[in-house]
Amino acid sequence: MSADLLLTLNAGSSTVKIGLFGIAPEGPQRVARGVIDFRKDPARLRMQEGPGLFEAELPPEASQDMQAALAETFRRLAGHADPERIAAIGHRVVHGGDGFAGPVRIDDAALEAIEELTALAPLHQPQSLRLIRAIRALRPGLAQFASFDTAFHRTNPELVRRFAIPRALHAEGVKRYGFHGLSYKFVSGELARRAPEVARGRVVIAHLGSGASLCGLRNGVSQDSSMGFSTLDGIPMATRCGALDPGVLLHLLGAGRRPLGELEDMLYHRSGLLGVSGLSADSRELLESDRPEAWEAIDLFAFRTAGEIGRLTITLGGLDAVVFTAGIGENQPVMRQAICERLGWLGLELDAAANAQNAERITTSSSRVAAFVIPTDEEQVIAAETLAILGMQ
Ligand SMILES: Nc1ncnc2c1ncn2[C@@H]1O[C@H](COP(=O)(O)OP(=O)(O)O)[C@@H](O)[C@H]1O
Ligand SMILES: CC(=O)OP(=O)(O)O
Ligand SMILES: [Mg+2]
Repeated sequence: MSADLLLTLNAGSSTVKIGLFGIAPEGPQRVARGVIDFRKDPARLRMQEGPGLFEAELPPEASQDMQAALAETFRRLAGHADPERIAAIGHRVVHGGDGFAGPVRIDDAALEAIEELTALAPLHQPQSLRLIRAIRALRPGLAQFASFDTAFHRTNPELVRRFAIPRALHAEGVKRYGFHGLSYKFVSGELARRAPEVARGRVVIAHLGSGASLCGLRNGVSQDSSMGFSTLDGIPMATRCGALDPGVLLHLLGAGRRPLGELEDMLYHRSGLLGVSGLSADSRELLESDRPEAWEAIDLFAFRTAGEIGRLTITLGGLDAVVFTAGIGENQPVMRQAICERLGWLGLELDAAANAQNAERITTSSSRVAAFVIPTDEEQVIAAETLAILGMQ
């Protein structure tokens, strides 16, 4: 039987998104998508293949044991596609540091280098490492590849990458990296296909999901991003704080007020929309709420996002278009409106009806700055990068 399929694994902090692609001369063709959700106990597997859908509770040990979760996933997939047909696995790895400028085949040296970056992405990197090791154990012969979130931002100028701290730290790697690069690569590619003249200009892409960041691009090339050294930086997120005065950390750590672990948990898991609202990390629930705290969280998210668009406009020397993507960016007209209303002075004029319908273009024809809604697909980029290394595309 020929190996004509490719599996992609996109490890988030609490879910693993699965993509199954056919290998075709014109590029990867998606045949199924799924998610392993570790927020549920026991963890759940959901797969969608065309119109068909199956949802399964994973065995209790899968919540703690990635190998058990993947073994069950492969077993369930077998009903749809013989696992022997899988030619390779492509992973999203959030942090590639300065070492990884593009996708790589994962050998022992690459695995070690990915592991060394764990401290820089404590929420994401360990999950990717668990996946890679579980597959090595389950299917030792299967080729594995890594696509990095940071690689897309390697084009950022040195000035953008530097913090105003002693230069020896910069040399040690304490610098701004930027994340969500696979999403930005996909969305900027789509913009170039749909509106090529706009894509050649100064564009801000707002990736607003559970994790959220923005990227400023000139002619499709990343110039700056709201996330810097870690995935905590930039705008507030579902449960992460976004940029914070470092004096707050000194205050909380000082005099042994808060242990480091508690602080880390607060900044990664108990802040952002959840922290400000005290109600939920899910923007849908907040937008349905009549509690003032819910709207305070929404207003703060919109205010900080618009502020970041302002900062990126300075980096880019002007602004031609804003593109909204990911869960909130693609599906929430109210949030987009709250952000866009703050951008009127830049010449952005929202088309309310188009915005309400999540249309592709949501600004009026006379708007000086255009705004678009373009769904992202990180797995498609992982699949394409994997095929490119395999020399199959
Ligand atoms: N279909 C939808 N309609 C409205 N809001 C959505 C929808 N899908 C996701 N969201 C919102 O997007 C956020 C999660 O973004 P998503 O990109 O799905 O997250 P993740 O980073 O986990 O992939 C949540 O705040 C959620 O409320
Ligand atoms: C980089 C990052 O924050 O990723 P995610 O949105 O998957 O949490
Ligand atoms: Mg995400």
